[in-house]
Amino acid sequence: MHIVTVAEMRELEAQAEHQYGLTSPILMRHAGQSAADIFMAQLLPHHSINDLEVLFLIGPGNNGGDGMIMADNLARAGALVSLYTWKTHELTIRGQPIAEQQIDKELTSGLQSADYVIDALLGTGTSRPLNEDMRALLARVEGERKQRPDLRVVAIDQPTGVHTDSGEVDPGTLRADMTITLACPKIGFFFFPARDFIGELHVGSIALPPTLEHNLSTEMLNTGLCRASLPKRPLNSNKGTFGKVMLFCGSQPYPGSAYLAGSSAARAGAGLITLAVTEKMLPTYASSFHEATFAILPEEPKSEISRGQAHDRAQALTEHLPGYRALLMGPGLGQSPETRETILQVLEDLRNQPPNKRPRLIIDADGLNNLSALEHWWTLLPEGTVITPHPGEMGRLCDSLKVSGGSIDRLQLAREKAREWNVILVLKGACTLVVSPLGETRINWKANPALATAGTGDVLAGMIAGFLAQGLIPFDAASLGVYLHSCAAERVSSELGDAGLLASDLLPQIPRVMRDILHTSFEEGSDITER
Ligand SMILES: NC(=O)C1=CN([C@@H]2O[C@H](COP(=O)(O)OP(=O)(O)OC[C@H]3O[C@@H](n4cnc5c(N)ncnc54)[C@H](OP(=O)(O)O)[C@@H]3O)[C@@H](O)[C@H]2O)[C@@H](O)CC1
Ligand SMILES: [K+]
Repeated sequence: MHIVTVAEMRELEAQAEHQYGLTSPILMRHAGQSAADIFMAQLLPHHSINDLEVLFLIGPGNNGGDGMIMADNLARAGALVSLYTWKTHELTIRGQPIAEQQIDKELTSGLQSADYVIDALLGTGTSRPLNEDMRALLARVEGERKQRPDLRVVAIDQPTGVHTDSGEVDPGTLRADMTITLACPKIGFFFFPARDFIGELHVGSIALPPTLEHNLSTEMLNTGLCRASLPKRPLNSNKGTFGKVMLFCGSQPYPGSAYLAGSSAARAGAGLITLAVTEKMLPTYASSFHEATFAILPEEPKSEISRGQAHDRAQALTEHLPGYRALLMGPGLGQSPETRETILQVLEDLRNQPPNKRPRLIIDADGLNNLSALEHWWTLLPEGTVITPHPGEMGRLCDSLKVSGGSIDRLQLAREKAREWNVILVLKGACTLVVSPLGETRINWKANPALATAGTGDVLAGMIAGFLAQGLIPFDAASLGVYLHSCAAERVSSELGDAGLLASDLLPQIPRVMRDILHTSFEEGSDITER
């Protein structure tokens, strides 16, 4: 499912008319019908469309037009529909026009009895800040909702006041419980503050022929996309079928990282996991991770950094690599000069191997922190490397730039840097971005505060390594990792809530979300999300 800017949406509509004769009224008819269908399918269990009181706020453009068609559909299905037309200040209740002098009073009582308010005031044609009159109308709805939290607000195409290209919001914007966006999600929805105003996101169809979307390069991570790239599990398989992962992760102060990343690679379906560890650390891992195998590295020297010893460690690691399809470097490694030197040696060895012989590389956490201390570090990476910085790590990789966890400037930065660095860049944040060097972009909708806890990044890096080992191309492995990681978190937080998740709670959920994705039915046109 593509994500669009306003200009891209307009171009799609223009081409729909030009190439297929799908005029605006035709598209709008589909839009209103589809919004009504989604609305009815998503009614709360204790609601029935019969006698449901629905108040539509109708704006002056096509967004209002969508609302009118949706209203007509709901009325025919049995809902009790009222329409308030903002520009002309007209009100009809169940088809009956209300006399001018009664309108204010009737609007108040309509609001007080409404089960739902439908925001069809403004859509992608919003061209300026909301005027006071419209803000006042939205504030009346908000005032009613404060008194009556069960009043639900559904936005058509977008909540009025959201700037769909920038993710900014007007101060008068009314937070939606659900947004039924039309044709494609709009780019600003995935960035803050707008992300907080969307509620559950559903995507309605306006019957655009899919061929019109071939120029678009920004996609929403969803079940359909990820199902298509989930590795197949043929009956006639053995552990070699699903690839081996080597992890150069963990150190004495941070042993958990290697355990979490290795376990998640296994949970993502990789055939064999090997941890590259020193003899001293071996008992720690061997007692907690029974399924892993180990590559033993020479101890890190206590005192001065020695190139020779770093070389020995790197060599011990790379000698084990033939036959491995993925190498994860970084989580928990620490930032000693010796570790940095070892990483550089390993990178050099990888670059010297032919691309089809070397494992796919993913670098996370301290792997990135070590690199960020070096000039032009990206020239050291083999082709096709995946990097997974959080905003702090991204900032260090960009010469101490302040990188946002949520606002839209991170999108442009990620695209610029994925191209400049020639990497598959996973820029973590509330809505994580996955960007290829060519600028193809996938964005995760599923923000989840439960994931804001130590170790969840190690689990993500391990999952991506696990998918690389199963032969996925790096862009797909990174996308699948990001999406399934958030699905796993959703499963945990559906039980625990928003706080208290342990990174290790994610591990047993990973196979379950893969099973769900394969076996639950999914309609491309209507991706349902929880928040
Ligand atoms: N076109 C299609 O094929 C399809 C379109 N679809 C639907 O149409 C929507 C886009 O429609 P749209 O372009 O008519 O824009 P929309 O947001 O409804 O309103 C524009 C009007 O609002 C006015 N206005 C602007 N800002 C304002 C403000 N701050 N405060 C007050 N007024 C303001 C502006 O006035 P003006 O700037 O001209 O003075 C103009 O009159 C899209 O979101 C989707 O829902 C779908 O059905 C699919 C097919
Ligand atoms: K709207």
